[in-house]
Order: sequence, then structure tokens, then C-alpha cells
Amino acid sequence: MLYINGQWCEAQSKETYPVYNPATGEVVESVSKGGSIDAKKAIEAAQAALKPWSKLTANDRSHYIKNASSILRSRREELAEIITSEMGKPIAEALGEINTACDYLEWYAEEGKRIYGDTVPSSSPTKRIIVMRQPVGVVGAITPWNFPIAMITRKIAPALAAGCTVVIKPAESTPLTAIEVLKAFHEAGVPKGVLNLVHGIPKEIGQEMMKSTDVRKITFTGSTAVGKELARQAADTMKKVSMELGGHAPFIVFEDADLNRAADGLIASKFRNAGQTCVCTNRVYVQKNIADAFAEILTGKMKKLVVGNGKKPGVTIGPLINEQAVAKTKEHIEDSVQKGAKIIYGGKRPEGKEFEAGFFYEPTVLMNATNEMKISSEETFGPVAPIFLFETEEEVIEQANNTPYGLASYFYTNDVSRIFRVSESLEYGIIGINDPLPTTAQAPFGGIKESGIGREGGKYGIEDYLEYKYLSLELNI
Ligand SMILES: NC(=O)c1ccc[n+]([C@@H]2O[C@H](COP(=O)([O-])OP(=O)(O)OC[C@H]3O[C@@H](n4cnc5c(N)ncnc54)[C@H](O)[C@@H]3O)[C@@H](O)[C@H]2O)c1
Ligand SMILES: O=C[C@H](O)CS(=O)(=O)O
Repeated sequence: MLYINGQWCEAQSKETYPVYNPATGEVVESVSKGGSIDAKKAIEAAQAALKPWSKLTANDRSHYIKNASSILRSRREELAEIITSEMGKPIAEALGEINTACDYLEWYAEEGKRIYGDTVPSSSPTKRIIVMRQPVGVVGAITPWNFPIAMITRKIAPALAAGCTVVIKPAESTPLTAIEVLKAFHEAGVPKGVLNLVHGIPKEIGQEMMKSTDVRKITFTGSTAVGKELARQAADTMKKVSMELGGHAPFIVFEDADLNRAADGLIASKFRNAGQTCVCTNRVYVQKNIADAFAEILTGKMKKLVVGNGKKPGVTIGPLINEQAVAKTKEHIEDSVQKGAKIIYGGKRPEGKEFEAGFFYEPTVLMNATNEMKISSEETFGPVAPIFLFETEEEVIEQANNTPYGLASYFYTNDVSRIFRVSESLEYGIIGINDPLPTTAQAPFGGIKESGIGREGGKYGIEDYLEYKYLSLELNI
């Protein structure tokens, strides 16, 4: 069901579409197929709710956000089942995502109370200058399938805290989780029109958001290709945009690294969500003189990874989201092998009845990767780790930066001076130093170059939902 102006409703067209379980190929549920008319109604509702919502105090707004978060936390187990059913990640990862999603809600429920302004010393003795910050207005939020709850709350939390109202378009593959988020806010008593949900036909819903002069900001998380198209469309009405786009993370293991720790870190970074995260390692650079030792430790540890239905206890690698994702993974492996790479772990779809109906692929490690391979420049978004060898620090920094992406990067070393040399040279928004999982609600998540615009998280993430306004007072003094 769609959620517009505080009401659950069907799409105007009465049409529905099936949501599939990527582990079994079964239909989980059919949902309304929203389109232009539904999106238009949602935008009107958000516009009507904007003034009263923005006039509430930050304290009042924070109560709704915190209450919704408490409701979501109280439903973690049920929610995790829904997430795993519609996008496949193991239950343990789904539970972790729900915690992260609520962390963002609770962080911004408080951050909204710290939207400070300024008084600026005037150059005129009779003038006083006050700088205010006000909500940008109605926000269009478009989110991906790979983190179906966290990518929504990472947007609506700062938006609501800042006094904005929102129309959410979740990924068509994962509407069920989005519905649960709106249920929680509805139960928390959020006023009608403040939050609206329209899932269905991406182009139609997107076009309504982009052409509306009431929508003053678009916040998008997804592929770079779609992000570029939306940014182009946003220019027609000069909307603010936040873009959290694709990545191609390097993972560098220096000779002085703790190899066991680096191997654990690579597994965490590369195979989380079956390799379907924007911050997953896409290239592994290992210093030549420790490469064989590292590869042996890594492949030994990978034996602990278990491929299967994410609902099955002990499974650590669920299915990919669809057949196209499996095809991309296969393409990158086959292309690499044709160009000289060697498969040292995995490299095929798992066999057995339990795997036949799902989009499963074995976690895979390639050795002797080179820049001629597609995997060295295209985002894989699948469970494949290609190992490139390097000799010097200067060489690997040049290699690591040789990409149009700039989201996350990782390196392992125990040399403090190297930590600062390499961190200051890497062209990325996020750098994990001996840390494969840097994402947290307190920090500014986001990328540079073609990985996006803006940040989500920390004190920085609310900036994108605010406008500056200054008052100049001429006084009789
Ligand atoms: N930087 C980040 O925080 C982050 C997080 C998750 C995913 N991603 C990136 O997203 C990609 C995978 O996610 P995906 O497959 O959902 O990406 P996608 O770009 O195909 O879709 C993302 C969202 O955009 C919508 N969409 C697609 N075309 C649209 C259009 N013309 N108008 C309006 N909406 C449209 C989709 O329905 C979905 O809701 C990867 O590149 C990944 O790196 C980035
Ligand atoms: O896929 C992109 C997500 O933003 C990854 S994370 O869970 O935020 O690290």
C-alpha cells in the first residue's frame, strides 16, 4: 500500500506488482504500483504539511522521530525477516541494519535541536546582522534496495529534524521494508502529509518529483548513472541535490600490516551483503613480498563463509538481488580469467537443490588481477575480490586513485607516518584504516568525484536540508 497524506491507499491505477524473494524466486507479496498521479498527490500532501511541521519546535519534532525509532527497534526480529525476504541478506546483517537505521533516527532527533544561527559583526555602526537557518522545504527521497531501511532513515531523519516534509520512493524490489518504516511513523503519530510513500514506476514517480516546483530538494542513493540523470533534471527547477552514488573501493595491504587482521577486514568489507554495498572493496592491492602469505591466510579464512538462504542459521552469504547481478559477477570473473587472472577461491554458482531457484554465487578470490580487466574499473556489486600486486607506496596510491569514483577506501598498516601519508593522498570521502566497517551515524558518509555530492550522518548530514537566511537590521542608534 502507498501512504499519502496520513492514509494507506492503493495506486490510482489499482495496479499491483510482485515482490520476489531472491533466495527462492517465490512471490513474497504483491504491492501497489504507484505512478504519476500518486506521486503528485503525495507532493501536494507534503507541501500542505510543510508549514505546520516546520513551525513545530525541534523538541516536538524529535519526539515523533524517537517514538518511531522505538517502534522499529521493538519490531527488529519481524522487520529483519521482511528485509531478508525481499532482498536476501542474512538475518544477522538485517538485524544490524535495523540498529544502524535507528541510530540515524536517534542521532538526528537530537541534532535538530542544534541548528544554530549566527550574529555577524556589521561593518555599519547602525546595522545588526543575524543569520538564520530554515528547512529547505519538500524533499523527494529516492532509495536503493541493498539497505532497504537504513537508506530511508539516513534521509528522512535529518529531513524531518530540520523541519522538512518528505515523499519517499523506495526501490521497486524492496517496498515491504519501506512500508514498515511508514507504519512506525504513523503509529508514532506523525502529522498527515509529513511523510509520504509512493512505490511503483520509478520514471513516473521520479518525473513528478523532478518537475514539481514544490519539491525543493532531491536526495538520491543509487547508481552513478541514475544519479547523473536526476541531477540533470534537478537543474530545471534548481533543486538542491544530495547524491550517494556508486563506488569502487581499493583495499591496500602493506607489508607491515597484521595479515590476519587484514584478511578478516577484507572478508568483512568485500563480502558484507554478498558484496552488494557501495563501500565494498572492489580492488585488493597487496604488497608483492607478502602476497602469497596473505592469499593463503585469506583463502583459509574464507572456508568459514556459508552460502545459502539468509533465513537459515549460520548463513553468511545470501543471494544476489537478481539474475542480472549474477550475470555481472560472472562476467567480471570470466573477463578477468580470459585476461590472465587465476581463481584461487570460489568462482562458480553453488550446486545443490537449495540453490537452484535463487540468485546465489560463491564468494570468489582472483589472483594476478590487472588494469586490463573490467573488474579493475567497473563496480562489481558482487562477491568477487581481485588481488593486484604492488611494490611501492607511491605506486599503489596512484593505482588506488585511478578511478572516477571516490567513496570508500581501506588500508592496513602499523606505520603511523604511513597512515598520514596515505590518508592525505587517497582521493576518497571515507578511509578505513585497519577498519573495514567505518559507517556510523556520527560520521559524514559520502563520496567525491562520481561517487556523489553531500554527506549523510553526523552534524554534517543535516546541512543539506537547510537554507541560510540573513536579517539586516537598520537601527536608530
Ligand atoms: N553511496 C551510497 O550510499 C550507496 C548506497 C547504496 C547503493 N549505492 C549504489 O546504488 C547502486 C545499486 O543500487 P540500485 O540498483 O538500487 O541503483 P539504481 O540507481 O538502479 O536505483 C536506485 C533507486 O533509483 C530509482 N530509479 C532508477 N531509475 C530512476 C529514474 N529514472 N527516476 C527516478 N528513480 C529512479 C530506483 O527505483 C531505486 O529506487 C550501486 O551503484 C551502489 O553503489 C550507493
Ligand atoms: O551500500 C551503501 C551503504 O551506504 C553501505 S553502509 O551500510 O552505509 O556502509
